[in-house]
Amino acid sequence: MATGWIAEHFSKDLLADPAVRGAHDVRHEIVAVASSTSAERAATFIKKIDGPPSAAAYGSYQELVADPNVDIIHIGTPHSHHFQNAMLAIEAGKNVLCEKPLTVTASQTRKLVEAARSKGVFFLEAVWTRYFPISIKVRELIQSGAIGTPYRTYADLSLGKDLGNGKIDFEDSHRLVSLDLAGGCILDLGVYALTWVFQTLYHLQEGDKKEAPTVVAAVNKYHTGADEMSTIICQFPKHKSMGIATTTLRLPSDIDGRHSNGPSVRIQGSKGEIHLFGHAYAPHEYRLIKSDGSTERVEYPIPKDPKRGGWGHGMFWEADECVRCLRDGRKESAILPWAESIAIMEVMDAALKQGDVEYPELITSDTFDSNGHLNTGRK
Ligand SMILES: NC(=O)C1=CN([C@@H]2O[C@H](COP(=O)(O)OP(=O)(O)OC[C@H]3O[C@@H](n4cnc5c(N)ncnc54)[C@H](OP(=O)(O)O)[C@@H]3O)[C@@H](O)[C@H]2O)C=CC1
Ligand SMILES: O=C1OC[C@@H](O)[C@H](O)[C@H]1O
Repeated sequence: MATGWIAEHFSKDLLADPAVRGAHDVRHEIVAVASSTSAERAATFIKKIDGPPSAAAYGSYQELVADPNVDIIHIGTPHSHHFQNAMLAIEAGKNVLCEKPLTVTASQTRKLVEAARSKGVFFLEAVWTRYFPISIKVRELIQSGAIGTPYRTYADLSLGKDLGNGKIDFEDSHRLVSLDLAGGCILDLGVYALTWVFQTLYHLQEGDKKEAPTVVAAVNKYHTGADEMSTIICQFPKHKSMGIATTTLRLPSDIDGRHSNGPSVRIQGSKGEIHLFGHAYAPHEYRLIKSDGSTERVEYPIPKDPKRGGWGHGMFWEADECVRCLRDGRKESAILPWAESIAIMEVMDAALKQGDVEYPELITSDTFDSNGHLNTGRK
């Protein structure tokens, strides 16, 4: 669903040969593409990604959700649209992989989870980092006690440029800064920094009842009203731990474009630390530094498919997780359970509230409107 940047990158990953990444139990097929703009745009998209000519090209999201050949829908619209578009698909009985951030508000996420549960469909947030082999390895390292008890995680994801005149390098109408499209760094980028805080300090907590954090946030707003620089402290008092998630659209995480300035994620435990290098959304190397002085450095390049022009972006791992869940009849992924997506949205809700960021009612409403223009498009 949708034909923008993420739809293109995700779809090309779907078409990469799973064997190249050592996945021999999955197969992906693009059977339909929908554009809210026009069927021509969907058809052009299929050609652009070198997709199968047999794929249906729809000029509306409604046609896509009604297609009986479709098993699961990837939603690649702006965040402003996620709640309405995901509900459209779930109400039609479709399984859904929805781009990050799952919604604009926690209440919308809760509604989608309730709907997925009552319709008996699979539902997952496409925060691709979670499903990377390097993320799995880091979680395993922590679980195996490699750094002792994890007490503090710093994570940053920042992208952007200061233009020197008070402005940053995005047009005011760009989805990253437009309030109408749920712009701002917390929802778009902060979700990745929080992903690291959550997968290290929350996800691995023992027991079913996990301790949700209390939240203290500092937020600088851009002249559009969206947040341009935010720091979110997540406090887990029972676990004596804290996560510090930082994000901005005014500076990049890697000032020289090569991450020479250090790790984007630092996980500190009682017996060691893990540092991750590369953007927090797709780190490519970890370094394990133990209190006994030993160190380990491991690289995780993203596999590229030579038969698809050397393509490979790292989004195929989340797609593989979807297929395995569907095959095994699981409605939610153990890698990112519904309750955790809700807990992360609650942190972002709290931070946005503390920062006084207010989005329009149309995109914060948790009332489903199948005929509203978020579903019918901008023709
Ligand atoms: N996982 C990741 O790494 C990334 C995730 N994302 C997420 O994906 C989502 C989309 O981002 P991105 O692909 O960069 O955005 P784009 O603007 O490139 O694409 C969004 C698409 O959504 C559809 N759309 C429907 N209504 C609107 C509207 N009012 N304004 C703009 N587009 C509309 C359009 O497709 P059509 O006309 O065909 O319906 C459009 O091409 C965001 O939620 C973002 O957070 C983005 C980048 C990377
Ligand atoms: O998810 C994302 O990751 C990559 C960024 O370029 C993009 O803005 C963001 O949406």
